Amino acid sequence: MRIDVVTIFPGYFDALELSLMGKARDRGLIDLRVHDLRESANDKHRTVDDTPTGGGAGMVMKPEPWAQALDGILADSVGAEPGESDEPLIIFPSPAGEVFTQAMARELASEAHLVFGCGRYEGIDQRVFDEYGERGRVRLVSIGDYVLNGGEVASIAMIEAIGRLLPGVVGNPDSLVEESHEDGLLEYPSYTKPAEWRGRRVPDVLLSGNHAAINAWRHEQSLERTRRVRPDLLDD
Ligand SMILES: N#Cc1c(-c2ccc3ccn(Cc4ccc(CN5CCOCC5)cc4)c3c2)n[nH]c1N
Repeated sequence: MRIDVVTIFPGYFDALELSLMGKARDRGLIDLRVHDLRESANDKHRTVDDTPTGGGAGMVMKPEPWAQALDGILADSVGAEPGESDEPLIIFPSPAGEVFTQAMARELASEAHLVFGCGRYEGIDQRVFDEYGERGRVRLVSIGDYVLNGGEVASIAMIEAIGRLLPGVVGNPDSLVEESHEDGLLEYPSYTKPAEWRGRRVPDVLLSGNHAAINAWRHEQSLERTRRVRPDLLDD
């Protein structure tokens, strides 16, 4: 999978050189390209923002630098014919976006090319979303009902959630199945050695070697934890 990121803070994405994401890049499973939006701003001061038309607090990101950056990426995308299924999907993190879920991560993991447009300030001029929404595929996505300062942290979260689902990225693909949200439930509690620690014993069933009983206990634990912490996940 090719992933392009456009941001005024490229340094945020150094985090994706670490751990599993870094190994996936080294092995060619993920081709991550980070673009500094300011390099697409042609004035002397590399201006990417301006005051909001109609008034209001803060600044809004200008459309021209975004168009130059996105046009460059789309032109460079293999087989990027507008509307074709392999045309890149452009994701703009946004407080006003559809909420990112594990189901969306699975859906996006099948894409050949994703582009993340990281806004800052009060956001990006609406005409960027309109322009690229008419020319191709655009989704505004939020990682949750809280306010961040920009799209970088959200993009890193989504890239990790999507990247770890790609074949070969996670060592044991079985571990992807028994995770929270993968089957609609929260994951069961996990234990390791020692069998007793500060007087706290691992549940006896986990030491029994009876795998049917262990699986049943784990499923019941998932249900109980989901009922207690996230009853909304059990709504039909
Ligand atoms: N994904 C995700 C996000 C983001 C996110 C994503 C992208 C950008 C780009 C700029 N920002 C800052 C910003 C914050 C708040 C607002 C709303 N305004 C409404 C009018 O009153 C002022 C405030 C706008 C822009 C971003 C935040 N926040 N939370 C998520 N889950």
